[in-house]
Amino acid sequence: MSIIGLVLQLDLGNSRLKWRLIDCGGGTVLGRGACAPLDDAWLQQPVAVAAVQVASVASDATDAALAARVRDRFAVEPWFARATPQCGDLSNSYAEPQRMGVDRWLAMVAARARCRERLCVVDAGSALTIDLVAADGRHEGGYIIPGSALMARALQTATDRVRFDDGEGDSLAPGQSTAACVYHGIALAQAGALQLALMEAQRQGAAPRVLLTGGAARQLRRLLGGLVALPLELAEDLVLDGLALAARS
Ligand SMILES: Nc1ncnc2c1ncn2[C@@H]1O[C@H](COP(=O)(O)OP(=O)(O)O)[C@@H](O)[C@H]1O
Ligand SMILES: CC(C)(COP(=O)(O)O)[C@@H](O)C(=O)NCCC(=O)O
Ligand SMILES: [K+]
Repeated sequence: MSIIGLVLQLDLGNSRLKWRLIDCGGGTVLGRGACAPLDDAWLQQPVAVAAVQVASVASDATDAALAARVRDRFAVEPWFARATPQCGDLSNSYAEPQRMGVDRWLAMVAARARCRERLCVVDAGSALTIDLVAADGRHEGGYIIPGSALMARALQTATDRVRFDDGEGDSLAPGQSTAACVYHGIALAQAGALQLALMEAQRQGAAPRVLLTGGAARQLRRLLGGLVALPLELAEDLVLDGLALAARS
């Protein structure tokens, strides 16, 4: 017997597609997974899906292909969330709000729903994004920084002699080999960027509550352990939580 009324949520980033199956109320998570952006794993749902909600930062062509697969498999029209000028009392600072990555916007929507203090929303994925939301819901602004894998790729492709195998970037100590110099340097850049963003935020106003999401969130939190006075809270489902909220509003 198939269960009716389930919602399949997709978060299509530049590195991975994360999916989650929830009930219509949004309170219960019935399944989840992650795969490469163009993989089909998310299509193999053992139950009937009544609606598909998508947060995608991919190209229009990729979105169109994904929509076609949704129609084929589930016989429903997917709903693509977009960054908007306003969601509840959260207001977008962009002159052209639709240009903001919807993942950033939805993470802020979910963070705002959790807490009404000043917020710093960090998404450590392909890119490291850092966004500040004032206590009144105004997006103060943000930062887009290449993530660890992108930084490593930039060094590989733009230099002749910085050559290294895949390595761990879990240390801020100075490196003593090319690989260690690169990975520790990247760790320093990622952790340092967040640390400085938090210092700048505190120069401008009250200490924000910091929420971390994205595939590299745990690693970033570990790197910064003890180096920032503010608690760094993991909030792994922020984008998908925001997607459910935006779909309802
Ligand atoms: N176990 C892990 N430890 C550290 N970093 C990870 C881990 N798994 C994934 N990542 C990092 O997270 C990134 C993917 O995170 P994700 O939030 O899915 O990105 P995107 O939304 O851009 O697709 C990868 O590029 C990698 O840098
Ligand atoms: C900054 C991003 C690439 C982050 O994407 P991700 O790391 O989640 O794959 C994405 O939010 C995006 O494509 N933004 C559009 C530009 C903007 O937000 O202003
Ligand atoms: K990101």
